[in-house]
Amino acid sequence: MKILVLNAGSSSLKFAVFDGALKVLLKGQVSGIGSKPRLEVDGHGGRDVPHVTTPSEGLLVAAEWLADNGHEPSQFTGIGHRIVHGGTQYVSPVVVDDQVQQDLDALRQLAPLHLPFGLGVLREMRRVAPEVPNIACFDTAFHATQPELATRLPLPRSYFDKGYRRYGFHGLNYQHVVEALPHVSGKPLPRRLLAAHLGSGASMCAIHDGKSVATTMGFSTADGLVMGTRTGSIDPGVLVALMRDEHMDLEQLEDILYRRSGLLGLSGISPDMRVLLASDRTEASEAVDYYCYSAARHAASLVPALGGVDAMVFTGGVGENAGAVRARIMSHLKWLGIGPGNVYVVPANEELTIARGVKELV
Ligand SMILES: Nc1ncnc2c1ncn2[C@@H]1O[C@H](COP(=O)(O)OP(=O)(O)O)[C@@H](O)[C@H]1O
Ligand SMILES: CC(=O)OP(=O)(O)O
Ligand SMILES: [Mg+2]
Repeated sequence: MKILVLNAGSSSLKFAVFDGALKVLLKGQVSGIGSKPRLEVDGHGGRDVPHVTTPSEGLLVAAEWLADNGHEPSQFTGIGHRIVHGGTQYVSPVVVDDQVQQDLDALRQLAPLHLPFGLGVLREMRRVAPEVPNIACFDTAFHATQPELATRLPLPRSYFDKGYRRYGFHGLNYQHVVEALPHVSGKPLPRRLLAAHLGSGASMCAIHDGKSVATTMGFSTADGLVMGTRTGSIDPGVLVALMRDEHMDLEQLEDILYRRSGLLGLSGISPDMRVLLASDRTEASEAVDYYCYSAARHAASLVPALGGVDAMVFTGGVGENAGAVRARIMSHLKWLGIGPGNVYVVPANEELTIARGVKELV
């Protein structure tokens, strides 16, 4: 058995090959898409790929590398895909046929930075390897355990049935964190765990006995924490004012909320936490201050869902690598009384959760 996993993020296409025992045989990524695109494969170095401007183009580069290194698409037992949104219908991994692809295509607008690419990658792999099962694994699925109270939006009742509700994202990695943390800590999984996924996108999740009970991303991937280029939660009155007073149309609104705000907007310098931490400009440190302060406020918003917090775990590019950011967030949360021995780091690994989903279905 040989499984290919493709993870189309907002700024990267990550890929990995697993054997039947879920041992990783190779791992690589085309990252920095939109800024400085680079192909990197663990143990094989990297090279700039300046012509790549979308994750779909990243797939061509990745597929070429895989073919050159003896991994033709048709040889895989199954191909797993990260699909950010499964709507209300898809809450576990599914083998994709035309009907599934059509259902998922209808959700595109709910995750404009991700779904167009994730679904494009999926369609392309079904085209080049029609005989290989392609399996979609959903970021929303882990949050299907939330109590209904946590999924409501305070709109008129009829909107809930139309799908206007809180879903939650980054679930493929939260699932991995739940499985990996006991190995990292050497202790059983804490009953009341607050998990912070801080990457290009960012969210936090209240995890009770290994299950999601609340999370900061809701209906869309624009909710909750301040991110690289996304606002996170914002006063809805501001959106009304932007449309009325700044004459923004739908596209401009989507652009400012998803692509021009967050760390990039606050600093006017970069969405990349590495760049901001290394900069000596005031705008950079103000953006980092705001990021940490806002993350702590969102962490606190999840405490009622758990009735207290036993441990905290950080994951994602920022969460794993930026000790200064972790320390700043924790300093705003001292009053929670989480001892330093109960704050953990687990490297993100969406690919492993996806590979497990594929293995179960092929
Ligand atoms: N050493 C580091 N220090 C601070 N931030 C880092 C570091 N390494 C990566 N990052 C941040 O992680 C972000 C990417 O996170 P990642 O989880 O890989 O993103 P994605 O959501 O695309 O999967 C980058 O934008 C960068 O700001
Ligand atoms: C769901 C989401 O925001 O993903 P990412 O952090 O990869 O952009
Ligand atoms: Mg990610």
